[in-house]
Amino acid sequence: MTVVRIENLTKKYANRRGVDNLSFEVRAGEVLGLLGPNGSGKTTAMKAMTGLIRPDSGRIELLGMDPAERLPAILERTGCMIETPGLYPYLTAERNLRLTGRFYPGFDTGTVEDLLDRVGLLPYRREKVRRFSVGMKQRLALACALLPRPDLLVLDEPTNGMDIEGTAMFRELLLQERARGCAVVLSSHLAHEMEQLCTHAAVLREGVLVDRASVSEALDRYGSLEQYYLSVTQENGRNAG
Ligand SMILES: Nc1ncnc2c1ncn2[C@@H]1O[C@H](COP(=O)(O)OP(=O)(O)OP(=O)(O)O)[C@@H](O)[C@H]1O
Repeated sequence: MTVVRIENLTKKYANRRGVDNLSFEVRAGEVLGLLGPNGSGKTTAMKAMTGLIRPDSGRIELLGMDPAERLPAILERTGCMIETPGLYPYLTAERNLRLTGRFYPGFDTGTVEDLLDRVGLLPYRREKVRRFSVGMKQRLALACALLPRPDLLVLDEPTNGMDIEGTAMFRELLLQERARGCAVVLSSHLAHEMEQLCTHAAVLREGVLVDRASVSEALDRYGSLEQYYLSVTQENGRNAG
C-alpha cells in the first residue's frame, strides 16, 4: 500500500529557495531516507508534507488522503519530529505525553509508561521538561511521535543531540515500527545510520531530487550509502557546473 505519494511538489520561499518539482513515493513498511547537504530542501519537503507550510504547486497524498482537505484525519495516524520539539517546558515528561495523547482518538493512557520506558525516560517521568538536556527532549519528542501507533512517521534529523545509547534505542524502535508496517520519511546527515535504517534513499541538491535508489541497490553498486551519496552529488555537481 502506498502511504506517501508526492508528485511535482514545489515550494519556493520569497528568496526563491525551497524545493522544486519533487516526486517520490513511500509504501507501508518502507523507510525513505532524504539525504542532502545543508539547505537542500529536506525540512521544507517534510513541512510541506505535514501541512506546516503550504506548497506552491504539486500533489500530496498521505494515507490515501489529500492533506489540504483531511489534515486532521491524516495527523491522527502520523507521528512527526520536525525541527524543535513542540513540548511544554513547565510540565513533566509524563504530563507532556498525556496531553499529546488527547489529540488522538482511542488514546490509551496505559501506553504512556511503556513509551517512556521504551525511550529510556521512565526514571525522569516526573521531571519538568525545561530541565531536560537536548537529547532527553529528543527522546520525549520521539515518544510523542510514536504515541498514536502511527501508520506514517516523518522524522527530521531525529537523533540530533542523542547520545550513543539514545541513537541505538532509536534504531531499535524505528526497525520495530518498520517491521510493523509503518511508512517512514527520515532525514539525517549520518550516512551509516541511514544505511541501517532505510529501505530507500533519495538525494536532494538545491531543492531538486537528483537521484533515488533502494538501499540494497546502492550498496551493491557503491559498497556503502555514504559512497553512493558522494558519487551522486559529485556527479550532479559536475553536470550542473
Ligand atoms: N522560512 C524560510 N524562509 C526563507 N528561506 C528558507 C526558509 N526555510 C528554509 N529556507 C531556505 O530553503 C532552503 C532549504 O532549506 P531546508 O531547511 O529545507 O534545508 P535542509 O535540507 O533541511 O537543511 P539542513 O540539512 O541544514 O537541515 C535553504 O536554502 C534555506 O535557506
